[in-house]
Amino acid sequence: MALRGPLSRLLRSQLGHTCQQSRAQSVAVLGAPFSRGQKRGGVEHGPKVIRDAGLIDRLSGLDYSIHDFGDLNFHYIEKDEPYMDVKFPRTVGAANKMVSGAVSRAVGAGHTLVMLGGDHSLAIGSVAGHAQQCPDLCLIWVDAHADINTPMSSPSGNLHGQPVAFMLKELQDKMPDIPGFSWTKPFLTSRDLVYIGLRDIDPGEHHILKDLGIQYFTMRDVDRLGIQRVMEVALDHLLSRKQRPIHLSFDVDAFDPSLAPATGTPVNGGLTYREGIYITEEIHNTGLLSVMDLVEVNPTLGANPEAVQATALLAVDVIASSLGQTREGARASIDQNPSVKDDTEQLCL
Ligand SMILES: NC(=[NH2+])NCCC[C@H](N)C(=O)O
Ligand SMILES: [Mn+2]
Ligand SMILES: [Mn+2]
Repeated sequence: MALRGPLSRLLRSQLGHTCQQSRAQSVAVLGAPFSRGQKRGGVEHGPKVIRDAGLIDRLSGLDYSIHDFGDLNFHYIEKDEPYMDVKFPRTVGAANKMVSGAVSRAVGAGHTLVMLGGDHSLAIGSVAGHAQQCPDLCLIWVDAHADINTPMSSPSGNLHGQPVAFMLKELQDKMPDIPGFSWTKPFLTSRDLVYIGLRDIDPGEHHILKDLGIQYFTMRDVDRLGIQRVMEVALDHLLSRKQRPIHLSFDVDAFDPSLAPATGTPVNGGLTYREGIYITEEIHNTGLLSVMDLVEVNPTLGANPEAVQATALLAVDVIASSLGQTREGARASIDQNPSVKDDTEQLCL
């Protein structure tokens, strides 16, 4: 079992690895208002509703200096014909290139980064940019979906169902040269990835998961093992050989639709509030969270304003918990040396 918790954080903070060194004190927030990875409009308003639900205030209540980098400004390419069945390839490719650069610079500057989506295709850029700075990162994908379709296996042609396929070295020969993506090459192996919350896996995805021996926990596994055991096995799988930076890619549709109704591809039987928060608490407790994505909040899909507000507040809770908000009230801060600045800065990435 890997050494985790305050002691390991204390040890690591003395080791001074560049990728982890100054992370604890400084959190950057980056909005990515983008929706072309799928066909439903509205998910580009995710960053605004998550901010409006009080994100920055909540994070300022933790002991970090918060740097709000504002929202990226994406360009929608006019003539962007499908490639095979892949929709908006050049637009999604260009957006992700921009995300990748911004994430890489923020991590390089020493921030822990929170990327607000937008649809889940944005993880291509977010994880790629993170990997540029931290090539040994591992990825925890919390989602109802595996998002590992290739253009050939995708039932929809939507790139938000395919981001993981762009990252895995083992899938390189299954990925055609999609226009818009020449800037990125696969950088992860199947051992660097764990899924939690799956319950809607396409046949081609199931084949890939089994074929590559990827560690995944479906909702049935969560029922069977309990979330505490799931997290123990998941973190052990990723961290027992060595401690390394964590990328958490959290799709709000991992939660049950009764809790997160304002999202594009809801699937019944999702995580409870407590399971979701337990996942993020355990990730925080590793002291290794380096970048997180919170994606697929779509305010135009809530049945009423309350449904949208509930989804956005849940997103804020997940982010705050990933960054150390506890259910005990006080925050354990054994390894932190907070230079508490309550400033919210607009920095240009
Ligand atoms: N990020 C998401 N919500 N992805 C949903 C993907 C749904 C389906 N598996 C597809 O590939 O089209
Ligand atoms: Mn999903
Ligand atoms: Mn997803």
